[in-house]
Amino acid sequence: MTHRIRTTWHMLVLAFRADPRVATVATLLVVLASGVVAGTAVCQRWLVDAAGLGDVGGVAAAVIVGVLAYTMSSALERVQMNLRPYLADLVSVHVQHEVLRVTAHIPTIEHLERVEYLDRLTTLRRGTFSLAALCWTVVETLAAVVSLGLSLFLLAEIHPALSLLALCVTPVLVCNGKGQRLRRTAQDAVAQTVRHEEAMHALCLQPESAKEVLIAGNGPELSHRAERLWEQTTRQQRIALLKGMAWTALGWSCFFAGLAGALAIVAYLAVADRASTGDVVLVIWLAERLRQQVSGSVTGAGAIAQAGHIADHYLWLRDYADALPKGTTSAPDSLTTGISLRGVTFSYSGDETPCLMDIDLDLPAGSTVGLVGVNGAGKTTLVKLLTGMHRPDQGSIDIDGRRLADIDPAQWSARCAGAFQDFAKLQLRAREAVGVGDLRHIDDSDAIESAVDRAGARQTVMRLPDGLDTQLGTVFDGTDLSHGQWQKLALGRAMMRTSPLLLIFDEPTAALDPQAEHDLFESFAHQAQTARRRGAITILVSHRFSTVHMADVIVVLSDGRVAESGSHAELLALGGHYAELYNTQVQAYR
Ligand SMILES: Nc1ncnc2c1ncn2[C@@H]1O[C@H](COP(=O)(O)OP(=O)(O)OP(=O)(O)O)[C@@H](O)[C@H]1O
Repeated sequence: MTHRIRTTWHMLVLAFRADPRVATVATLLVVLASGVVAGTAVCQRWLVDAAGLGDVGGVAAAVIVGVLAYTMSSALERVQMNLRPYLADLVSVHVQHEVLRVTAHIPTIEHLERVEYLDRLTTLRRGTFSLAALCWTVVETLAAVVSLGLSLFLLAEIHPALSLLALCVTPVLVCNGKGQRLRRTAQDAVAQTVRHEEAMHALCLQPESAKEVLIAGNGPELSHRAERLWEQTTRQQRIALLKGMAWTALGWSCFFAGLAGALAIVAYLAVADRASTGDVVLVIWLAERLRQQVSGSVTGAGAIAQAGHIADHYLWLRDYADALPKGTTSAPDSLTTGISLRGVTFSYSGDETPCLMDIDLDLPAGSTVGLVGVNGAGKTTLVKLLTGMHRPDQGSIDIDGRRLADIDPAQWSARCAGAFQDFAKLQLRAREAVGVGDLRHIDDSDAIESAVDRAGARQTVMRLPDGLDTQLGTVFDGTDLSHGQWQKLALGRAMMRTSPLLLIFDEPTAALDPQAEHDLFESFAHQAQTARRRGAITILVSHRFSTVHMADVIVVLSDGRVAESGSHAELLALGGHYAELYNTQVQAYR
């Protein structure tokens, strides 16, 4: 409960931060509106009773005050209806920024590969608006409850038995709560199906996958599958909705029975001359208002519970980010001994078999390390562990004698740079697509130009209509590039950091032509020489032995274990796994 109060408070703070004036006005209006309903009801009784007594002054005063109260109530309702979505929109944008910021600051990527996290993120993304509206829902619900209390007080004044109507509100709340819970459970249950359905749609709509989809002619099948998933989602939600509606109807039936009883009581009192005509009018008018007030309170309570549910996911995300070890040791500025791994074992979440087992490795400072192995051997996973994106389940990784687990993750990732096989195609201006590799130098043209040169991307940039100022990608009406050209810019991004201690190239040349690959490796070799002085380690992951053979140390991974390691000559002489792979490739090129 306290965490929901914390979230409600946080949303209120966000609303006041987003637009303090409008937030203040909205709060005042809600408070005012809560008293206006009772005021209007009292005026009606006053009017009827004054008319009955022939009190002209009383009638005139009741009409004036009543009209004012009614006009005020309608006006407040209108203003609130406009202000609330406006504020909720503002807060919603703030919440989305927060979610992005928190997600972007998590230094590991484990959460992005976990179903539980992705499901929570889907539910959170779909429910941001109700979360943003939470504080107003709370304030308005409180106002509706106060208003309801005033109405019940007026009824009790006529006869104490009428206050029993308050009891009839309970079944509405209980049944509505039950209905809401059913809907929320269904919402969580479909989160994964929703993601699945979105992924199917994306396959048909995104240019990267559209080619394959088109040529295989599987678009209609994918769309059919997406439809089936959508039907599955809506069916589950529809069933929950219908069950929820049945519960709600049951609750309201109890309330209406109570309301009918109240009207019967006041009619009996009027006949027995124990209630005035004004009292009868007041009860009739309040009967309708009570329905609205109860409905307002119940809807509000439901919205609060719904937003509270979304808030649970939101707080989970924040707590998850906070709970990650921050690291108390600073990252070194240079390496003198290197990186060593001892007994490193790692499995992906949910996998029973470890993907890396008992890895003992020494990567000497200033060396170039080649990482080879068949598909699925664990090369990329090892890279993820070295860069701190994942943490080993067992064993340790030491960076120049400092435990990687103790090093501030942000500092270590600032000492790493890399280009990966699944590189991002950033549809920005070319200078930004390269410059974001080191945000400190994103406006530094010299740094960007130099990175472009070192990545062998000069020709690519020269062909762009506005050079580095060209907008890339078709999404924003820019220039599209070939896959290899995109990869060259991704390499440029990796080159933005000029003094990394760990430089990763995970199959960086897969999309490049032979000349580009040759030029690039000459450039890598030159940079590795320069980097050697500060002990930087360059890791080349590749299936092309023409690339790897120049590395100082070659590590061969097989089934998640280190099968062999040594120089090219040593491994060939060993006649083992590496020699076999190398000879097979050499023969294939003959
Ligand atoms: N995010 C993930 N979640 C679960 N399992 C994964 C994940 N990423 C990789 N794996 C599994 O871990 C094993 C090693 O994958 P990894 O990507 O490290 O291999 P690799 O040697 O880099 O392969 P390739 O040469 O094909 O790039 C594979 O069996 C793969 O299925």
